[in-house]
Amino acid sequence: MADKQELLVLNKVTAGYGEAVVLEDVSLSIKEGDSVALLGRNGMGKTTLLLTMMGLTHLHKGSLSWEGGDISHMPTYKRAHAGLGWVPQERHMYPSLSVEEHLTVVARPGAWTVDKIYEVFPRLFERRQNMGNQLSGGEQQMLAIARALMVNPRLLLLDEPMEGLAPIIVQELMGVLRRLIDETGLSVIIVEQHARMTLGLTERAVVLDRGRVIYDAGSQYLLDNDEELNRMVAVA
Ligand SMILES: Nc1ncnc2c1ncn2[C@@H]1O[C@H](COP(=O)(O)OP(=O)(O)OP(=O)(O)O)[C@@H](O)[C@H]1O
Repeated sequence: MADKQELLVLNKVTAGYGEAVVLEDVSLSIKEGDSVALLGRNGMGKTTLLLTMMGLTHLHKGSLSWEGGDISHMPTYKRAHAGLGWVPQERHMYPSLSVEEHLTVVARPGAWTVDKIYEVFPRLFERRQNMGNQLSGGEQQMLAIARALMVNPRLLLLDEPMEGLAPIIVQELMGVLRRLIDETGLSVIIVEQHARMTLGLTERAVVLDRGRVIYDAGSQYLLDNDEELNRMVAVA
């Protein structure tokens, strides 16, 4: 099999907010088809790392490249156009747009169409005429992910998609994420507090500790080594 194409590379990235440094010397390479759980205790820099990938922090040192081209100083909207999809923690739904309109206004050509979204997210099909403010938290989260997919990203960044959702909805969302990863081969980085669950979805895990990468290897190893996982992530 041909080598997978390198999508996003971070080379010795030090970044933060203004003068404050949060991430230190972070190097990472994400390839086509990679599924990555980005873990770490609270405040260790996971969200900051996603924001840095999107160009929303202050890059102090190091560089980022996308499909081989330097994007260190590329504005966020251009990164999005280039294929970086981002689903932030806040879901940002529009009360005056229906579910279907949320999907169609952002659509760009590619494999993801409204019909394909409805096939993967049957609940959104049922709710397609509902307005953005007439959705449960779980439905909003599904719509946030679906909307990001409609842009046809090459790499999707998800920031705590399960946060605040009821257990039964978490299960449903897990099923959707599993399909996206296993069946569509979507490249994805998932930040999550639910470490074990996320490790069960992904092939690879990256653990941050005080802004540095302390683990970058298989997810299964951490699932098999409880003590190590607890030490690094402090799983409740
Ligand atoms: N806008 C900001 N300005 C200054 N410091 C910030 C800002 N946002 C976050 N920080 C700091 O950066 C550090 C890392 O925060 P970040 O949100 O990236 O961590 P996290 O691992 O995603 O945590 P959590 O799991 O709690 O979301 C924290 O010390 C936080 O206080």
